[in-house]
Amino acid sequence: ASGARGQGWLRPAGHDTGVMVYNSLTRRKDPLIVGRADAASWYSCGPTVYDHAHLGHACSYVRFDIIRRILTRIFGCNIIMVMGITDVDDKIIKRAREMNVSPTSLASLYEEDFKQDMAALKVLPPTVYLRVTETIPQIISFIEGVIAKGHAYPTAKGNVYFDLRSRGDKYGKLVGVAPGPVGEPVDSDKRHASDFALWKAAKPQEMFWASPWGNGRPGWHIECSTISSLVFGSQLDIHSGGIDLAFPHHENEIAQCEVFHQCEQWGNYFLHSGHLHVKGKEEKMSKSLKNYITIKDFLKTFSADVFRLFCMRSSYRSAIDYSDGTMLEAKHLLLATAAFVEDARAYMKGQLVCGPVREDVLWERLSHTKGAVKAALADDFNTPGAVDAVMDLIHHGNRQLKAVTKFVSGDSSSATLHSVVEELVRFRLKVRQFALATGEATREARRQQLLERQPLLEACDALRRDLVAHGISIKDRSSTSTWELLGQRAENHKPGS
Ligand SMILES: Nc1ncnc2c1ncn2[C@@H]1O[C@H](COP(=O)(O)OP(=O)(O)OP(=O)(O)O)[C@@H](O)[C@H]1O
Ligand SMILES: [Zn+2]
Repeated sequence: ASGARGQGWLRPAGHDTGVMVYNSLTRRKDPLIVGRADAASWYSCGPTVYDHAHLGHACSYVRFDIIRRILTRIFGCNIIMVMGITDVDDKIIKRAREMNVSPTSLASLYEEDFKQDMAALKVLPPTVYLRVTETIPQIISFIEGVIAKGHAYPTAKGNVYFDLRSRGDKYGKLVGVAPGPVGEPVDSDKRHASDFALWKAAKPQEMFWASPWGNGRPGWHIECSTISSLVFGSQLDIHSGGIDLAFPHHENEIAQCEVFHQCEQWGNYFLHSGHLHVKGKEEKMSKSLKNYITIKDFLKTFSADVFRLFCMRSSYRSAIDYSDGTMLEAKHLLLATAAFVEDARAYMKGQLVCGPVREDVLWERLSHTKGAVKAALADDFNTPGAVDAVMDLIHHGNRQLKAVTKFVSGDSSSATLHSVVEELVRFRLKVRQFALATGEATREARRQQLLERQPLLEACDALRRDLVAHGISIKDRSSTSTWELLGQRAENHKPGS
């Protein structure tokens, strides 16, 4: 079949974000233009909640969370994100039966579980979550609309199907091919083998809702079309999901929405994330293949930040391999970044002794890095490019800071010594505050207390004097104490000396 892929994509009117984005509708990078910068619309297909989420799901949602944050923070685009939750579906019904619980309680259990996992991975929640079971009346009227426009038909058995042939060569915007017949049971009541269900008549013992076509439940694709249209109407800036959703799911969503809204182009940009594979395997990580690692198990060993950096080190579109090795690499990069930040802080506070620092060179590098990061991200959210630019900056920073990298006294590791001094100053502060506390009611009682605690104050002063000999200067301020290294300070802060 011919298909409509990439034909006549309509460049949207609105705000140009300055980002070039790979659009599955055109199979090329298009300028990302959203309806309005203060409320760009983004629909994300949510999970089918019948089991714990695994790292494959994590990968897709984290990558899109990173893109959402980039658009918001770097390109000043405020995003309204809607996510549909599939809480009624064959898999849910099957699993609920196996576990001998109601499909509703199973779904709400795993929905909560999904939300907790996302929070643990620092994925921002969508602006709006909508469950299929909360939108049944709207789904029914959406289906009525599609029937009224002549693109769907109810059957005697109480099913409703989308009439694919009525769409002609407009079907296939994403994949470019109209689907061949899929292995259908012989008793199918479809007119054409590739027609897909909008409404499924209830089977015995299944949950159902009353509808003009009898008792039943919605098909899968219609839920996303309805939920998106419910919030955003007939226009959508961005639609996202894993690459496995492009066909048939997104293709069918497009067909439904464009006939319902009678429009040429409902969604302007379709973004698809690549799959997470288990290293060396062809298949994606998947529940049905039982080759998955749950998010909870993963987080027992590694942090959310490690996973997020792991995700950033590849383009969101590419397939990635999971392995402990690649996770450890991400972990080490994260540690190297933290160590640099720590050293840079110590340097600024005058607690790090190093050779002369060419601050002018670092400023120059910093501004270069900012430009490089933004340019990389504007190119289809090239996060590995942005990470490289930042690591490059850190490399140069380290070369300067690590020149001597020693605290004034001794050979101990600078970080440890720094922490020890910090602890000591903190302890001294507590003692001093106790000595100076004036909780007593009468003047005389306060005087008496100060007198009793006088030796503690003297000990604090003695410690301060003694530490000067070790090159550490403590300053007592009204409610706190600070410290710095003597001698090296002036030299440290002299730029370019
Ligand atoms: N291995 C994977 N890598 C990347 N994304 C994935 C992976 N598995 C699922 N996804 C994505 O996660 C999102 C939620 O998918 P959904 O709840 O439909 O999972 P699923 O297809 O039932 O999972 P499974 O394949 O494990 O049964 C979708 O966008 C899907 O594309
Ligand atoms: Zn969807």
